[in-house]
Amino acid sequence: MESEIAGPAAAALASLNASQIAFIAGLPKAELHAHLNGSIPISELQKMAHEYFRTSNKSASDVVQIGITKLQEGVVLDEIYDFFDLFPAIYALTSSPANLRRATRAVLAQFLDGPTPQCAYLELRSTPRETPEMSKMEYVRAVLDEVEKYPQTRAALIVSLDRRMSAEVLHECVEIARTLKVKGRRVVGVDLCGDPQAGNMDTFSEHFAEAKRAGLGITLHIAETTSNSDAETLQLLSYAPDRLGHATFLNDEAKMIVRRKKTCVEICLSSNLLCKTVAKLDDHHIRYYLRQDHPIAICTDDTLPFRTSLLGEYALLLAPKPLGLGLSEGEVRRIADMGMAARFG
Ligand SMILES: CNc1ncnc2c1ncn2[C@@H]1O[C@H](COP(=O)(O)O)[C@@H](O)[C@H]1O
Repeated sequence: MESEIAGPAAAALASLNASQIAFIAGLPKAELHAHLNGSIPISELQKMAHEYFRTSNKSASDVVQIGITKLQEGVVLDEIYDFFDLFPAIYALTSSPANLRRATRAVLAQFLDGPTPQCAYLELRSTPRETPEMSKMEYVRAVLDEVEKYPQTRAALIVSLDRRMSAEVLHECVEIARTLKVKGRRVVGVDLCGDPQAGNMDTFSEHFAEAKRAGLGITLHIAETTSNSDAETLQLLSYAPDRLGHATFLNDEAKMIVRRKKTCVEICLSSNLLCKTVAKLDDHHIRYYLRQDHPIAICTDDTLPFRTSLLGEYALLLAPKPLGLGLSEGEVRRIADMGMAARFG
């Protein structure tokens, strides 16, 4: 998998010696923030695309072809909002139960298989999606069937809620997560994700309260861009999340709340650099949390467009500046331990 990584993570990894690479590879690591449809290996997507072209009309095939070519060549984003345009092509390929399962298997294998797996434990997340071939419940069941082929100590699922969802759909998705959990299926939490500019967060409170009552962990993408207002950030914090995604632009009041509650922050270094919400590693908010000895978890976000791996993200911690943060092996080990401690499962 390492051969497929590129950009900042690949440069950091290339700067490490064999013993440093063996050190990060051997650390027990948890991947807690990985979006299923953003983490499909490109080779798997290409195979699915070939089959898709045989059975689809020209205009549908064109959308997929353009998307796959962009992903193959390496996505260059002017700003984070361009990122969400990548998904229609991927979604066209993972809209059948068979392909969704196949994609899920490939993502799980990417993180968990092989002699030195990327991580000891994976909390994969995905948004229930209704397609002509499956309901949202069937979608989540299909993903869970694959997740549950791994031991409980290795893999679990977080159900993502998209900021664009209506109250009705939010209710439906939380209900799916709740009922499956009650039946003993391995759903451990809910997430809030999607285009950071979309949606009105006023309507979300009752759905997260419901998820909390069901014993599900709550993780929220929060303050991912400068256009997320302070009022919205404080509102999301009032839902008492257990973890936060990105938390790039927290004001002082929000930072105090997060520190007081010791809420773990899921840090996605390559994602923030490539989406240009952080200009360079040296400016990254991880530095603030490290100074405060605040719980963080190092995560990949979307390995496919960001062409990274968990090993690559850890290389960004250990590599000397400016390629990495220049942390010591002791500091990196402590960060890996914090990630493992923040698991929902
Ligand atoms: C760059 N950071 C990000 N910020 C916000 N949402 C993101 C994201 N990266 C991915 N997603 C969300 O995850 C979906 C794809 O996986 P699933 O279909 O759920 O498996 C995207 O459509 C988007 O809603």
